This record gives sequence, C-alpha cells and structure tokens, in this order.
Amino acid sequence: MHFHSNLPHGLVGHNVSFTSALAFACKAARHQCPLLIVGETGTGKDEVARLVHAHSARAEGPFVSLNCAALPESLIESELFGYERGAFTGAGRSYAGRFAAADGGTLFLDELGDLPLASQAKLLRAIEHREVTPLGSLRTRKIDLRIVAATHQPLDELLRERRFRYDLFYRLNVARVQLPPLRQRRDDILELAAHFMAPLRRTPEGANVGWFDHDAVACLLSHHWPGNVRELRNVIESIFIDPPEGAITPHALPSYLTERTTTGWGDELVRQERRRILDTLSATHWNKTAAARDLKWSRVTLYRKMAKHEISCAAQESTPGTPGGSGI
Ligand SMILES: Nc1ncnc2c1ncn2[C@@H]1O[C@H](COP(=O)(O)OP(=O)(O)OP(=O)(O)O)[C@@H](O)[C@H]1O
Repeated sequence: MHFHSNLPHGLVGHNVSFTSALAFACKAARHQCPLLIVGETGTGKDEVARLVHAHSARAEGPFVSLNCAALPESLIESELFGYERGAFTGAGRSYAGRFAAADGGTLFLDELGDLPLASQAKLLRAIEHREVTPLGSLRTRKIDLRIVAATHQPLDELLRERRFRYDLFYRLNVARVQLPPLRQRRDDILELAAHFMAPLRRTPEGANVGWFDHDAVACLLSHHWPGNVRELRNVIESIFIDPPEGAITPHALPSYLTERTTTGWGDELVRQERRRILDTLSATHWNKTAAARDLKWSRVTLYRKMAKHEISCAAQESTPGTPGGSGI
C-alpha cells in the first residue's frame, strides 16, 4: 500500500518512518491478530487504532475504546467485563461492559501499560478463551473481537520491572506499529501545521492570517515537541485566539516555543565548541597533534573544525596572554 499526502482518516504526513508504520498497520488490519501501537503521547496512536478498525474485516462493527490509565483499579474490570445487578454495592442494574460492546468489532485498549497486574491476568483469559464473565454472574458470554492496544510506556521496561505480564505481552505483541515522535519527523511539521490551520483560516476571524515568517518557521522546526502532534495542534489553535493579520511572526507563537530558539541552543553549542578548541590549542601551545589528541579528534577533524570556526594560527598572535587565555 502506498500513501500520498492525504492519508486515510485525515492523517497527514510524508515522513518515511511514519508512512511505513501506517502501511504496516493497514496490512495487519486485514488479519485477525491483535495489534500493539507504541509511541509517545500525541503521536497519533488513537487515530491509527481507528484506521486499523476501518481497514479491517470488522469495519462495520463497533469501535470501542477504553483508556486503562483513566479508571481507578477498582473499576477497570467491571468496565471491561461488565457486571450483574447487585454484584456490588451501587450496581443498581446490570452493565454489559466494553468487551461486550465491542463484540463483532474492535476493542481499543489505550495506555495498556497502566493496566493493573490483576486485571492483566483477567484480560489475558478473556482474550484466550474469547469469552467474558461479568462480575457477579455465573454465565460466560462468547465474544468475537479484535484487540488493538496502545502504550506510550516502553513495555520492555515494564516487563523487566514485573509490572507487565510476559504472557499478555506475547499475546498482544504480534503486530507492532511504532509511531515516531514528531521531532524525528520534522519534515512533516509544516504540512501538519497547514493541515491544522486550514479550518481555522475559514473562520471570519482567521481569514487574514498568513503563513509563518522565516523566524517562526525556524521556531517550529527546532522545537523538541514533547507533546508531539497534539502539541503542534494546540500551538496552531493558540495562534487563532488572537489571530495576527498577515504573516505569523514568532511573537504570535507561545513564548515557551520562542524562548528556546532565541536563547539559541544551536548558537550556544557552536560558541562552546569554538571556546573548547581555542582553550585546548592554547593549553597545548598550539600544538595541533597534542590538541587533537586532547580533544579526542583526528588531526583532520581538528583542522576541519578550525576552518569551520574560522580559527587560524594567526589567532595565536592575536590572543592576548597565550598560552593560557582563549582570547574570546
Ligand atoms: N498524522 C496526523 N495527521 C493529522 N492529525 C494527527 C496526526 N497524528 C495525530 N493527529 C492529531 O493529534 C492529536 C493527538 O493524536 P492521538 O490522540 O491519536 O494521539 P495518541 O498517541 O493517542 O495520544 P495519547 O497517547 O496521549 O493518547 C489528535 O487530535 C489527532 O487527530
């Protein structure tokens, strides 16, 4: 399967690791096997789960999701498997649960890594036997569904810490889709920004908003994006709260985004490297072989870096107090 700019279900992106993850998800969707989607928060795990459902033989069936991190431990099992009336205090009527609701379709278990160990055992049993027993009931119910699970936590670590069961992991880790964080698909940032801007531009207040100017583009491209695509969507929405007329400058961006760039991490690193080279050269009395050794570089690398930082031996004369001081 090949993806073009506008991916199914409105998923946007050209980046190769992203599109190949989607292509794999769509291939796996046609099989019955469970699917495990791994990726940081906001990378699109929920969207991909819906995409898998839509591409599966169960597309006509229900898509039901449960966020395992959002419920207290005591409620997870009754939510998953349902309960009979009177099963516990407050159970005024019976409840079928998410497994039953997803019968014939897809059950999306989000934040699976947060599922308590005791519930993991029951989940495994339900998957293996394809049946559930609601709390307080003696009757089991046959269920036919496909499990798609997602986690932002590295399950391997949870396995090592014994917070996740190996048997459940192996049951679910049949087809694994790894979604890259946005900072590893920076080539998609502007396309995603345009995608989130399009509907906002169609509002009367947003109609005069232009495109990002050079500096604003630099901010977007250099940000670390810990909240991934969701964070980018929020940034775009924040611009339209008080929409600028014409080009979007860094002033229109949230300050946490621009502060980083204006402090110039990149610039600072370059400055630090230049200083380190000059200090080492002066400590070795401008003996390039010794300096390269101290810097753990080859002589060629040292010469290349000196050229890049425009450090020539002439600097030696112009450096006051050499050897000793760097002069900058
Ligand atoms: N490739 C994409 N194209 C368009 N929109 C996207 C894309 N990826 C994610 N989004 C949007 O970003 C937001 C976050 O995505 P989603 O909820 O799927 O992330 P998630 O990985 O499930 O997050 P969490 O782990 O926090 O549940 C949603 O609004 C989603 O529509």
